[in-house]
Amino acid sequence: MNTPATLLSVRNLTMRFGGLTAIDDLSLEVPAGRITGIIGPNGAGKTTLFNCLTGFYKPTTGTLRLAHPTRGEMRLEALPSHRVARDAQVVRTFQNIRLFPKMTVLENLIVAQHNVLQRASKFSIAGLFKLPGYRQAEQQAIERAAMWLARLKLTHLADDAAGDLPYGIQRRIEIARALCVDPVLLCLDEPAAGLNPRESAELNELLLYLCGEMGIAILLIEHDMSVVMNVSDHIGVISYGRKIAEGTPAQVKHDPQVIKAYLGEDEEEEVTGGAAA
Ligand SMILES: Nc1ncnc2c1ncn2[C@@H]1O[C@H](COP(=O)(O)OP(=O)(O)OP(=O)(O)O)[C@@H](O)[C@H]1O
Repeated sequence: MNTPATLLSVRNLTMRFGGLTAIDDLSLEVPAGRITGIIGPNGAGKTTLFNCLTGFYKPTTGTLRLAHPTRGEMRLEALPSHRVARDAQVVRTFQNIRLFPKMTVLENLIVAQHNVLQRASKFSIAGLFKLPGYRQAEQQAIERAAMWLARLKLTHLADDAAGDLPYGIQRRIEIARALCVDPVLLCLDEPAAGLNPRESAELNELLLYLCGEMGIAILLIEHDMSVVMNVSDHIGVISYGRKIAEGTPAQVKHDPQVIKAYLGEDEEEEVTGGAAA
């Protein structure tokens, strides 16, 4: 297999909250067209990394260089969050589901494309009057939503209120919604949280499809080892904000530093199958 090009390069990232250092001089490469897992014990700094990447937090120091396939190099640490999603096409999901529960599944996916629709309205009243340019953008938004619903096998639920659907389906809708923004990098924060084993297996299939068939690079924070160990090409392990190991799933799960971080000094078991979550 050829070595893939680097899509995202995290260099010497530090994020401090007052006296607490949540990320401590972290460097990490995320390749294009691959799944990169990020694991680490609770409070290790994983979500803070996503918050820095997606413009929710401004890092204390460090750089986040994205090699955007058409726009060239973009410095994510310098962009506000709406531009990270809109221009850099780095899109995330959240640990806690953030769908609009009363809206239908289809509406949730259309709302996600508000940036495109706003631009088509030229930030004027054109949207209200549904002028031709706006109507066309609206139609394209519906078509894009319908395409992802079909690909994620959700079409039959398009008109259901999102909040009425089972948890596992809602997690899938969140991913569909993020895909509507045509992500160059899809950041998933614990997408398997709350899923049963069958749903976790379906999630694995979906992630492998998105990466393998659609070529989307995925950055995956996950405690469910049955997911992260099975789908990741490469895994970075964080503890107390520092990278303590990286490598293939097989390499990290036998790494003594990783075992120590998860299980404490005295244990010698490897990190597998959910035992470490
Ligand atoms: N806005 C904030 N203000 C102060 N401290 C914060 C803030 N956000 C995160 N932290 C702290 O930073 C550290 C890292 O938190 P973070 O949520 O990134 O960990 P995590 O690895 O995602 O944990 P988990 O696996 O439990 O979700 C924690 O000590 C947390 O309390």
